[in-house]
Amino acid sequence: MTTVSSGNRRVAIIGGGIAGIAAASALAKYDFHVSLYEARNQFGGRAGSYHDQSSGEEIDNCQHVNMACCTNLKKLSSDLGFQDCFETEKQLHFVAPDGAITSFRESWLPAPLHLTLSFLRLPYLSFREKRLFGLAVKALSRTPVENLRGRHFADWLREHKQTDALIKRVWEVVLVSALSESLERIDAAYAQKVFVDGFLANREGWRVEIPTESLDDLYSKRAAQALQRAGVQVHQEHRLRELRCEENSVRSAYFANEQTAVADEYMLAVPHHQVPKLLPAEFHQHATVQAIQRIETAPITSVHLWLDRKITPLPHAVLVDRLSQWMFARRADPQEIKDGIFRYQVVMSASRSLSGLSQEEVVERVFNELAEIWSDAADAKMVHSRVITEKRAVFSVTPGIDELRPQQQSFIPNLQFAGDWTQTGWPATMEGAARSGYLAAENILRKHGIQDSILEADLPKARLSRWLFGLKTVSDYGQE
Ligand SMILES: Cc1cc2nc3c(=O)[nH]c(=O)nc-3n(C[C@H](O)[C@H](O)[C@H](O)COP(=O)(O)OP(=O)(O)OC[C@H]3O[C@@H](n4cnc5c(N)ncnc54)[C@H](O)[C@@H]3O)c2cc1C
Repeated sequence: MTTVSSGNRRVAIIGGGIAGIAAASALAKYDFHVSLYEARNQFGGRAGSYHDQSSGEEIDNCQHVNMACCTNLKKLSSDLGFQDCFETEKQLHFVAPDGAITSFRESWLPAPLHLTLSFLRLPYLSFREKRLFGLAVKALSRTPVENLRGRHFADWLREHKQTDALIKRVWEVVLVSALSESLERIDAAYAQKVFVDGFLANREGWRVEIPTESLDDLYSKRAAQALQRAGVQVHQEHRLRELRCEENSVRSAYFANEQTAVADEYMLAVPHHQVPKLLPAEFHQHATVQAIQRIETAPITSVHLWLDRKITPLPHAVLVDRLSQWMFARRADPQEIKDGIFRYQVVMSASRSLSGLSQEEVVERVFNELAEIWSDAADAKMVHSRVITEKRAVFSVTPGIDELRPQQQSFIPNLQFAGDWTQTGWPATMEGAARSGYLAAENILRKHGIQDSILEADLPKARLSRWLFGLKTVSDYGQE
């Protein structure tokens, strides 16, 4: 690691989500004077928890999971000291439309064939459909990304003769939860990314990692402690009102509590829809700001259920061709053992179809689906329920999205943008957020003559995957 000389190295990062935390953690290693300002009284942003008054419990706004291909999120967890707070699921349990459960796991075959045997065993697809799917995956991964960017993925699927059953039971199941968007609205380049990075490039990429502690414990409490230990000044309840600029340079950050921060470098790590109002009016017509305003969003709904019995021994289930997409059993904790209440969470991404329903109706529909699958659920008494819909959960990976996402280096020389919505090549994920923070931090290092790379490399691409699917060893973002 290179040490920078003193002077000109005060950095003010605004927004304490994963992007801001990643940037702060990276820069603190280089002796920058880093201050992190967060509007709320907790860090973590969208990866956060709520206090549920009825149960008196902290519950995550939504179960957050990541795949093992998320190398930068892993690096961040390790830097913050909680890399051990995740369980890796080496098999996924799929519930077919008729309720039959199939476990999906790796075989001894090398990538990209490691999941083929499990796929061939799926009972709810015909052999012809499995073949059609295999051909489509091959075509998708071999198509140069430039030929996919800007295309509607639903059109691509129809061109590649995918049946309604395949679309509903495979493509939707994987992509709607990975990209949090409906197939009709997905840019084909992002569908390719999910399949290549998650399922084809490396045999570990697809493994799902689930936190064993609440999001608040990880990305707020533990993150704040680790950053403070590293010398970062952390400030909660500091809502930025505006950045004040002179001569095309940010001079100060002015907060709603009337405090002002002065730094040499500034980073806006807030959600994209907050950005325009925090910039001086003179920049509102700038092409980048106009583009940011055209980025669309998608909702995610999670239904939290407190039941009087265990409904399944499975820790999670992927529900195929139903309203409910994923079911997670909350990890056993002392509280659960004491009160005999079992906690489940059902997640529905791109949940626009629920907008006309009351919370009671959403709970009823979800609960009925669980009861159709598990007889113990049908007999269970619901002690409590809570529905949380994040209306702007993620930015939508609509066709053409890459033209709207800005680089981390903004049009103001001493201002970086960070956040999952900036140019990272990744969809709206914690991994994308961590990458954006690291890329923004790298830009600041470069200005100080430090060429170190902060971004973690992708998982290596298996030899057979490169040969069969023409995968490059170097990604579009230049990493091995
Ligand atoms: C319901 C839901 C489920 C999800 N599930 C997953 C999942 O399973 N896996 C996955 O990888 N990703 C998931 N995501 C996406 C993931 O949470 C986000 O991509 C990631 O957390 C974004 O981090 P960020 O730092 O870019 O932005 P944010 O988390 O939005 O952080 C921005 C921060 O800026 C703060 N802020 C805003 N305005 C100001 C201001 N004026 N002054 C100071 N601070 C301000 C906010 O309070 C916030 O803390 C999910 C998101 C949601 C909402």
